[in-house]
Amino acid sequence: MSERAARVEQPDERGDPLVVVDELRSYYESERLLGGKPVKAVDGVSFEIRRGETLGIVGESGCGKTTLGRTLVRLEEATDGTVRYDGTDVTTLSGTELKRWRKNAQLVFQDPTASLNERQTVGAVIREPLEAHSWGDPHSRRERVYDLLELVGLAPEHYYRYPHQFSGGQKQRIGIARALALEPDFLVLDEPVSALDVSVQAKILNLLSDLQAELDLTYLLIAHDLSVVRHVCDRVGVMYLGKLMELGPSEELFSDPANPYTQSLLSAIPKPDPSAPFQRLPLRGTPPSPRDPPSGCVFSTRCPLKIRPDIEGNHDLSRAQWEAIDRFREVLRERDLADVTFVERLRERLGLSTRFTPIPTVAEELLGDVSFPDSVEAALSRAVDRAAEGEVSAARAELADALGGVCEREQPVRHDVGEGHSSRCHRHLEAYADADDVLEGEDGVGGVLEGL
Ligand SMILES: Nc1ncnc2c1ncn2[C@@H]1O[C@H](COP(=O)(O)OP(=O)(O)OP(=O)(O)O)[C@@H](O)[C@H]1O
Repeated sequence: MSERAARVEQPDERGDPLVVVDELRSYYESERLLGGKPVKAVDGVSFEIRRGETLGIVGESGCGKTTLGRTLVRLEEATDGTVRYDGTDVTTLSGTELKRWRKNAQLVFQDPTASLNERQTVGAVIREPLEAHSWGDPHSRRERVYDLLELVGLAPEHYYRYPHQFSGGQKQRIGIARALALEPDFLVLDEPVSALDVSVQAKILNLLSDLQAELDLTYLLIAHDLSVVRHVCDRVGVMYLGKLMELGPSEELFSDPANPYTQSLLSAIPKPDPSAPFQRLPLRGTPPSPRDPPSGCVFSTRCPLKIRPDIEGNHDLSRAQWEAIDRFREVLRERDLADVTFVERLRERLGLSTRFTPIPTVAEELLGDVSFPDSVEAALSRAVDRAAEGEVSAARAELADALGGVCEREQPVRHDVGEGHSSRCHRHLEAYADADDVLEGEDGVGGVLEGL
């Protein structure tokens, strides 16, 4: 949480990497009932955190922020990839080595009330990690707890009180004291202020900033409140569906976001910076399931700047027409994932009522008022027919073949878009620099494309 101005002027004084994350994956296995597909909570994420810096991680609910933080401190097991801490890959540590390493990396939880044992005194709560690691003798542990209470702005008499006697902000101070007990170098702060009143949030953020300077701490700060991240973090990573879409210096990322997802996320802030050079982009709908992420770019199903395929008829389509098609494809996607029983499929085939709106009705509502070039119309009606027969996956494949472009086919690689600033988007490729023809001039989107 150092001063940004100072950082920009003296880039060489930034610390060496303390945590280096390479192609990290963290999946949750599913029950067979749910199709057996794992939830890809973190899916190939790479970045580093320098000593003494605060790296922010933002993204919508469910994008994998908490899983990433928990995997970094080994509260979740990595499925693949490495997390190097001071040069050691900690994903493979076990036994005493793991226990010894755990002291270095701690987590501060979002909800201080839920994370504190109400039956223990504050002293016992903070002492717990010291006891678990056989730190010192009982006397020195007690002394250490008194020191920690003072460090986080609490008083010695709080030692024998119970968590319920404290306000939310004080409880978070207790949580921070506990996290600091074993003198870690690295803290994952998982939404540390989002459960607190706004007036208390600044105090806790100031405390964390002071502690960072005093104890030379390195932070990963997970937050959904973008203004917190902007003011507190040195660099920011933007996550979407388990992937890091953009990573860059805070101020640059907020004032000049390179990735359409970041732009959409910032556009969704009620009061965006009016002087921001980028255009507002709509952030429609909700993210798809991480159990079945889209092929190609994970943001492709919602991206307002999706590159359209260069095939006959497509160039005549307006943005509104593409949006109608996208909405219809989204319904097919959801229907494909829904738990449709055999009986429901049969009823659907026979034209009987089910708990789902029949696909032809959906198609009529979403596409009926829109006219399309012949080739597009033909692809759509083939897909409607197949979906109406219960072959939703085949209908989806049909439309992907006919109307999907590079964003649906290929995962974008990481592009450097500035110093220490990277973004994953096909739009950064020369080959797609002119791919804006279907969008240009509508809703100011052409202006955004120029900035990419
Ligand atoms: N223990 C678990 N078992 C199965 N799936 C899980 C588990 N924990 C999280 N998930 C799923 O993993 C995905 C990522 O969740 P995660 O909590 O990491 O996201 P998040 O960005 O922190 O969300 P939020 O801001 O809502 O906390 C979500 O789809 C979530 O439902």
